[in-house]
Amino acid sequence: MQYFIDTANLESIKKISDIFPIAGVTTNPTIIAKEKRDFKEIINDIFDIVGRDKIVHAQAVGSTAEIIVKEVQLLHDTFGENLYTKIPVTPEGIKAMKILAKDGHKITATGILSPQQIIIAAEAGAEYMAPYINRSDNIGENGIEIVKDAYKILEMNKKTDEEKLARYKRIFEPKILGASFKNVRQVHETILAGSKSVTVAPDVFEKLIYHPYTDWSMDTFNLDWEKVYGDKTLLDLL
Ligand SMILES: O=C(CO)[C@@H](O)[C@H](O)[C@H](O)[C@H](O)COP(=O)(O)O
Repeated sequence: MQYFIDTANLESIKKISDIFPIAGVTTNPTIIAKEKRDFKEIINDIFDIVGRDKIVHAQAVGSTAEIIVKEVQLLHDTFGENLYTKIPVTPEGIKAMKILAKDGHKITATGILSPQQIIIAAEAGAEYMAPYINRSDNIGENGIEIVKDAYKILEMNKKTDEEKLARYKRIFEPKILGASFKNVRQVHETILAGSKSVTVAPDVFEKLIYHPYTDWSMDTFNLDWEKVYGDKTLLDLL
């Protein structure tokens, strides 16, 4: 399972990555713009915090395939192998994905709100496809159903390693990266539907392990222990 942090805020990234086992960080133009700092510095700072072995996602902002392709090449040259470029599932975006996948670039398809967008992006060579679960739920659709339907189709169309190498110049499994969550239930159901990767904003991230009875249990253990052993820890007793 891969958990990404959906923010470019360095304090939040430090806090979450210090506690949780994370696979990396995802950003989008809105998330980056919130920081009001130099783009290159933001991405480098994020890598410095999480480590260059983790994955960082940054989104292409060009509106034509030609510009997107150049942006991706520059991002790759500037930040290296573990920078995945997010490309929207617009006609120009899909066109760019096809060109880039042939050169082995690492792509995450974004702006996804339907199963067909996932399938088309996977065929075009994206490794991760990021459906927006809460944005879908918000307009009365069903984000989880997008994930379920897409996985069914991806499963039926699995490619052999030879086919992948011929088409994308690299071997990878297409992965659904659940995104846009507003609560733990949405994250959990997305994972149950088959997603092996999710990206979660810091406020929801902290709630993934929160339970009032866990806190109550720890308080009770501590009180009972203190009555007999005071503030001693096992370091004092062993
Ligand atoms: O798509 C990715 C990661 O690939 C995310 O960064 C994605 O853009 C964000 O989760 C969403 O845009 C955030 O959505 P929302 O919380 O504003 O509804």
